[in-house]
Amino acid sequence: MVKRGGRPVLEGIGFTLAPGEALAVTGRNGAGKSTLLRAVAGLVPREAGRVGWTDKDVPLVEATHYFGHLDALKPTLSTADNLALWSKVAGAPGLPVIEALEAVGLDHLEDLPAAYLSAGQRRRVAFARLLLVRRPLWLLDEPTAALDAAAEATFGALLADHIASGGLALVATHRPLPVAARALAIGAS
Ligand SMILES: Nc1ncnc2c1ncn2[C@@H]1O[C@H](COP(=O)(O)OP(=O)(O)OP(=O)(O)O)[C@@H](O)[C@H]1O
Repeated sequence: MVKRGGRPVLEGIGFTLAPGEALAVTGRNGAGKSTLLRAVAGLVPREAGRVGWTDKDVPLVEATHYFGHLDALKPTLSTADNLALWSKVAGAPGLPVIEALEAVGLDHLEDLPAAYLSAGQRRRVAFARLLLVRRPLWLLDEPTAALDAAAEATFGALLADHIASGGLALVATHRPLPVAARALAIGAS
């Protein structure tokens, strides 16, 4: 059980997620989708219940990549420098910065200060982060918000690759996912 502002938001929710699986978390505005992802990530405390993680080699916190609503970009740093900084802080090497930018179609903007990126471009940078730092469990909160059709297709390809390589994804979304996924509906409709 998880409370927000002293009020119970999540109660009686249970699910499992296996390697190579995606789970779409659906529900009305305010149902608690973001709260669920944040609770799994350890960003909000649980009053009761548990999050199990069976990989003995890598603890859950190090296995998790949380993709939230905020893009966490330093406005005066270039797109590439933002990613380089983040890569250094987060560890777990994945693709080099320029390759991650290429994968999301932003390599032509590597020198642009992040302050000038559009909303959709900022989301694409957030996708690039998923590739810079390889982690098996993706917690994605409304990943397709502000995306055009091309970016949505790029996201679909990234998610499909992640799942195909044994990754796991828990995705809060109001839209159908671009990969085969089980659904977890939360909150009263
Ligand atoms: N810090 C907070 N303090 C008090 N209430 C909060 C806080 N954060 C979230 N809530 C409340 O918790 C409930 C669940 O919010 P949450 O953001 O998890 O919903 P959601 O399903 O992701 O919604 P949406 O589809 O609108 O993004 C909402 O009623 C929200 O107002």
